[in-house]
Amino acid sequence: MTAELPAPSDLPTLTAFGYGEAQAQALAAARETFPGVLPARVSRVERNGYRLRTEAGEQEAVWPGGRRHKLLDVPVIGDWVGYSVAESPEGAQQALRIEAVLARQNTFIRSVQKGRRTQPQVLAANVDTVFVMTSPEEWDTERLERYVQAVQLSQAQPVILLNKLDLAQGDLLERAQAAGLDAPVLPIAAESGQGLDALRPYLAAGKTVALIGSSGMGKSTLTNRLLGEAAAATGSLSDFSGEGRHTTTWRTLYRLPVSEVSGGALLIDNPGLRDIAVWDEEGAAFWAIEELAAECRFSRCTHGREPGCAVRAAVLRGELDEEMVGAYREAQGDQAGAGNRAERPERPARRGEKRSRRR
Ligand SMILES: Nc1nc2c(ncn2[C@@H]2O[C@H](COP(=O)(O)OP(=O)(O)OP(=O)(O)O)[C@@H](O)[C@H]2O)c(=O)[nH]1
Ligand SMILES: [Zn+2]
Repeated sequence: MTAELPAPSDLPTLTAFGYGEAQAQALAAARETFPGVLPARVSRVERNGYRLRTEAGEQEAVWPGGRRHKLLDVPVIGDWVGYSVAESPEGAQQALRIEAVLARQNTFIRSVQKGRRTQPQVLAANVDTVFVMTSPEEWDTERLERYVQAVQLSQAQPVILLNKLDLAQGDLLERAQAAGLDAPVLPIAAESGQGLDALRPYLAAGKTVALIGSSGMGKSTLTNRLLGEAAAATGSLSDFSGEGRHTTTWRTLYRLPVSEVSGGALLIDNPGLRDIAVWDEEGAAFWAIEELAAECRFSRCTHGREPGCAVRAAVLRGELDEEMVGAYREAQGDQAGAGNRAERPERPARRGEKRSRRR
């Protein structure tokens, strides 16, 4: 590959991982700051690094971070990034270096409690559909409503999978369909494979899905089935980002090879994403702030008293909650300085420090 801006049609591998016009545009924008960076998708997040799906295959990469000024632009699973190839100190080996996170289509953010403070943490990005898994024993309309709302807030499409169809009793299926949830309800049995055809529209080539739901709903069973069936159909496990069999250790983006059910979709597996209870308004507001921050006059705007601050302007227009901005600035101040990983040890709280707003 050259440093010319590649067209999606010249990137068949990446296209299979969801690369399209939007990503090409985002890459062009990133190149204004980081000339010549190449596109890749984060397919694995590990403790000390990343794996990227590049046009040339899966490769390890590092993210130097540090000069970042945005709170949420740590690369996460599902992200598209612009990378460069750097010589390692020994000169021989080449290491990929993530230079920029390309503009995201959407983001899943949760608030994490750090000591007495709340901080947003991005869990995944660029997810088209979120399958919310439940089962007959666990059916809870109100809870599912909250899930649906949270997924919609993150600008992905929610689809409810009513798993363990074989255990459904009485008129549960009818009641579930009639519950008035703002999402399709698909009855399936992950164990036997019954009903999985209905997943097909969401599992088209290049589409990204994520599975959430509380423990025991059958997320692993479904994941294994999608991976396993695909493996049986193609006779090959080589296309997986992982070891073939599904084990939840890292945040991983699997490519589901073509099967009866999947047209070659991408499946994000992230243990942290499974517990939806943590997504909230605050996360969404933080995201909105970062989007707006791109329009601030100064790239390192702290959204305090700087002239030309798009975030303050939005507050004045009544479009953003002032308290949210306060909480954001507080969290940002917290992360400024050295280091870049989420695992960074927490700085002890200063005396008189205000707590983040919590509902
Ligand atoms: N009867 C029935 N049981 C199922 C079905 N699918 C999964 N199970 C069972 O449900 C249990 C939980 O399934 P898992 O796939 O481990 O659930 P999970 O959502 O991944 O759970 P965590 O890993 O704890 O988050 C297992 O004993 C499965 O065998 C189904 O279609 N019917
Ligand atoms: Zn600003």
